[in-house]
Amino acid sequence: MSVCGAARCCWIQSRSAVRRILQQNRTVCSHTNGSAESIRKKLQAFSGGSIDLQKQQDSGIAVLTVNNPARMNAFSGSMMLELEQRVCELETWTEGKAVIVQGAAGTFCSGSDLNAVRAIANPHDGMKMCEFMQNTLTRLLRLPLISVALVEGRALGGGAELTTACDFRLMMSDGVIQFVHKYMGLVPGWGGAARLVRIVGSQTALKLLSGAKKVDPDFGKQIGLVDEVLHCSSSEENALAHAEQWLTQFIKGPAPVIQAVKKVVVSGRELPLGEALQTERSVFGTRVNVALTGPWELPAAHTVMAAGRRDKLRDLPPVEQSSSERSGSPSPGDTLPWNLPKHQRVKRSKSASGDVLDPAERAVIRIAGLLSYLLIRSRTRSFFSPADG
Ligand SMILES: CC[C@H](C(=O)O)C(=O)SCCNC(=O)CCNC(=O)[C@H](O)C(C)(C)COP(=O)(O)OP(=O)(O)OC[C@H]1O[C@@H](n2cnc3c(N)ncnc32)[C@H](O)[C@@H]1OP(=O)(O)O
Repeated sequence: MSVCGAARCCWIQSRSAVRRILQQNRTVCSHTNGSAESIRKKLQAFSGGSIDLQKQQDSGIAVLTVNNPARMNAFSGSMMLELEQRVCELETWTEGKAVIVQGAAGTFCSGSDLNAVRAIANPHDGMKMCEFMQNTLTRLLRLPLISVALVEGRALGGGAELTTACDFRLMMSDGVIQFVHKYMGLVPGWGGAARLVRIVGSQTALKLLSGAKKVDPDFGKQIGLVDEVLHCSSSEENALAHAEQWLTQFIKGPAPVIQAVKKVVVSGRELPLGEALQTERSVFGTRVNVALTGPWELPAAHTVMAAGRRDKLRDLPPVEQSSSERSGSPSPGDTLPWNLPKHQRVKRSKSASGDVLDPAERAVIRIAGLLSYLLIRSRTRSFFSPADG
């Protein structure tokens, strides 16, 4: 097979893989093939630190913390495996609405643990480690949750790539995102380049990668890499509280609705239009029965209006139902359209072409005729009557 034929073949395979993953309700939480198992064993050998997950059932917000402060929250091998397990847990969190990714001890993440990188010095294992992290970060980005990277302190190398695997980036005033890979003669390997291009565009991405430019809050807002700058004291609780506060504007309502919204956005972002529309229809189909029966999460104004309308209806004297309303058929002679049952309304609209006038229309014409007769008669009399005086 020619090179381009092979490339085309693997492009088709990767597209169908994307389609399969997006259309699956659940993602397989652990790879089963041999090569994935072998890289797992290698990663497990580099232990240290942890990936902590707290799920708040009441708010639907989870907090995922990269926790290795002795190494500026660098990812050891075991932390890469833990990240995969945490993402897997979040993929099946039915009450979930959002996830905030943060670093411990006032800094975000300084990428791969350089000791591990040096130890995995051969290209094959390096590529397998990258493939493992690419898969995990792709699943993080595809979670049916609104994801936010809370960048406090430094997000360097793989840490910068981790921020691009979230829907939004909130930065504290001391935050810095920097793709430092170039200094090590490397390029991003965890999918950060591909995602960065989609966030800021190819030209800005090229500048950030080739120049290893430091992205501070103002520059980040300017290029669209930072969605919000949080001005608060840098205590961890405070930063987290601000991030949760920022999220509330997007996560009001039942978790299934928020998850459905994220699903259709992910398919719109990743699938060809035809398939994205098909995903949208099928997700809509899962929601339509709820939409008809509620409960709805109406914004306050609507709720007040709806409540007000309910109160007004409740305060009205009970409406005497006519026999026709009780029986559902109009009373004799009652031809006002809003009182007619649907089948009669439809029939009536066929006669609206003027072939047949129904009693209501005949009554209106009679009254109009009488009025115009009376008007003409009064004008005629005054015209022929002798002038006053
Ligand atoms: C695809 C991902 C990509 C890859 O795998 O190819 C990578 O992510 S490669 C890693 C890219 N990251 C870096 O190059 C950052 C390296 N670290 C630093 O530049 C500095 O440590 C910094 C700026 C994060 C903090 O500097 P500061 O002076 O404030 O503190 P120290 O440098 O003294 O660091 C404290 C302590 O942490 C250890 N450390 C920091 N970063 C790493 C790391 N990435 N891997 C392992 N260890 C790290 C540092 O060695 C110090 O430990 P100590 O025992 O006190 O020497």
